[in-house]
Amino acid sequence: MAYLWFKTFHLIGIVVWFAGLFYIVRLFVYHAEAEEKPEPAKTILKQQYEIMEKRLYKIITTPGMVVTAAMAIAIIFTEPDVLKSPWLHFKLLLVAVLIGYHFYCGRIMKQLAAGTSTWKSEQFRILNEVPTVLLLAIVLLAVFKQSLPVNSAIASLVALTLVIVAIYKIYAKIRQQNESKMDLATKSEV
Ligand code: HEM
Repeated sequence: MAYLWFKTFHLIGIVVWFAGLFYIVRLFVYHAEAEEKPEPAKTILKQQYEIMEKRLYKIITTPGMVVTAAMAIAIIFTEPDVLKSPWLHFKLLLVAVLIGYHFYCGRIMKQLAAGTSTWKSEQFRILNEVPTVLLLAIVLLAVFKQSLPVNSAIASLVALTLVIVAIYKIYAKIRQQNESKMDLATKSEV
C-alpha cells in the first residue's frame, strides 16, 4: 500500500517539476525580449521577470524535483528489487540529464539577473524543447519497462523532434511576418 502512495506522490512531483521547467524557460524568452524594449519598460519588465523566475524556481520547480526524487527513493525502499532492472538504470541516466538541465536553468536565471546572459530569445525557445524530449523518453521507459519496443520508441522520439522543429520554423515565419507588418504600420503612421 505504501508503494502506491509513494508512486502517487512521485507522479505529482513530476507534474509540478515539469510545470516549473517549462514555464521558467518561457520566462527567460520574455526576459531576453525585454532587452529590446525602450526605457522605462525595459527596466520594469526585467525586474518583474527576475522576481517571477526566482519564485518559480524556489517555490515550484526545485520542490517538484525534491518530491519526485524523495518519492522515488521511498519506492525503491519498499520495492528494492526494482533496482535490478536495466530499464531503471537507463531511466536514471536520463533523469541525471534532466537534473543537470534543472541546475543549468538556475545558472541562466542568475546570469539574466546579473545582466551577463548572452542567450537570445530564439535560443531559449529551442532550449525549452529539451525537457519535452526527455519527458517522452523517461515516461516511455517507466511505463513499458523491460518490454519497451526500442525501435518504436526511437521512432516516436525522432518524430517528436521533427514536429518540434517544424512548429518552431512555422512559428518563426509567422512572427517575422507579423513584425514586418507592424514595422510597415509604424512607418505609415509616421
Ligand atoms: C529522481 C529519479 C527517479 C527515480 C529514482 C525513479 C524511480 C522510479 C521507480 C522505482 C518507479 C516504480 C517503478 C515500478 O512501479 O516498477 C517509478 C515510477 C514511475 N516514474 Fe520514476 N523515477 C525518477 C524520476 C522520474 C521522472 C523524472 C519521471 C518523468 C519524467 C518519472 C516517471 C515515472 C512514471 C510515469 C512512473 C510510473 C510507472 C508505472 O507505474 O508503471 N520518474 N520511478
